[in-house]
Amino acid sequence: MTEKAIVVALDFDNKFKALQLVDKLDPTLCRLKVGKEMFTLFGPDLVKEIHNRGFDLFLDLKFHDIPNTVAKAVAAAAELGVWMVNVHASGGLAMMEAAKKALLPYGENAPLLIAVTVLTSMSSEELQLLGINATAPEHVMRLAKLTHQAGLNGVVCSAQEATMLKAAFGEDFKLVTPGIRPVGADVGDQKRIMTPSKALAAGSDYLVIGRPITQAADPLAALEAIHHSILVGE
Ligand SMILES: O=C(O)c1cc(=O)[nH]c(=O)n1[C@@H]1O[C@H](COP(=O)(O)O)[C@@H](O)[C@H]1O
Repeated sequence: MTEKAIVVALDFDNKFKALQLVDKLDPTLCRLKVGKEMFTLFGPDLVKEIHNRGFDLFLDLKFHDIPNTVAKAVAAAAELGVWMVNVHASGGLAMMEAAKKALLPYGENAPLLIAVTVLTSMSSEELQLLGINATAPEHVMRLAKLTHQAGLNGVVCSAQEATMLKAAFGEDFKLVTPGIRPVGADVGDQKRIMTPSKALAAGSDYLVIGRPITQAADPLAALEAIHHSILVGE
């Protein structure tokens, strides 16, 4: 269902404002994401408050550490009952395998385990500055292969790489794509962007959308406008 493909990124420094927005949203029409800012400020209590309102939650803490530490962090996320959790694929194969193994005891209740490839705020030029002599799509492919090999559920990537990754890894390998910008929206710090409807057409499974909704004068109207843009294929 297209509506459930939208994951609203709750990047707020104010819990009251965040929950005010959440209370206007419908858990049958979108999912929510809590990231580093809100989790650092409000922790597992916020996760519980969102779960109590019936939403699936993506806990976006992008774990990147030694395998033992990441395995324990991922298990802690599973204890919170979140729908999705992520690690950085650049943490390596052993780290991702340890994370996957840590979720085995949770069986069907385990969160989806997703690896970030190349952040959507990074361009090929910035990769060069890190000493990575590959374009962003090439490096995304390299990290996605490693993620697939480790048996994770999918990757975070830009929608610009979605078609390539679906062709390589198949329908079941989930593609979570931030860097989504409706026509005319402020791009901000994102570099590898796409509109919501084009991202879905390219093969994205989940669209992570933050500021175009949360910073809008009327966030609910902004979300509805995005649903409409998807319906009309804008
Ligand atoms: O893992 C993520 O969610 C993520 C990965 C990535 O490559 N790029 C990216 O923007 N994100 C997150 O997706 C959200 C995008 O927010 P907006 O740029 O405001 O739409 C932010 O919460 C980011 O932390």
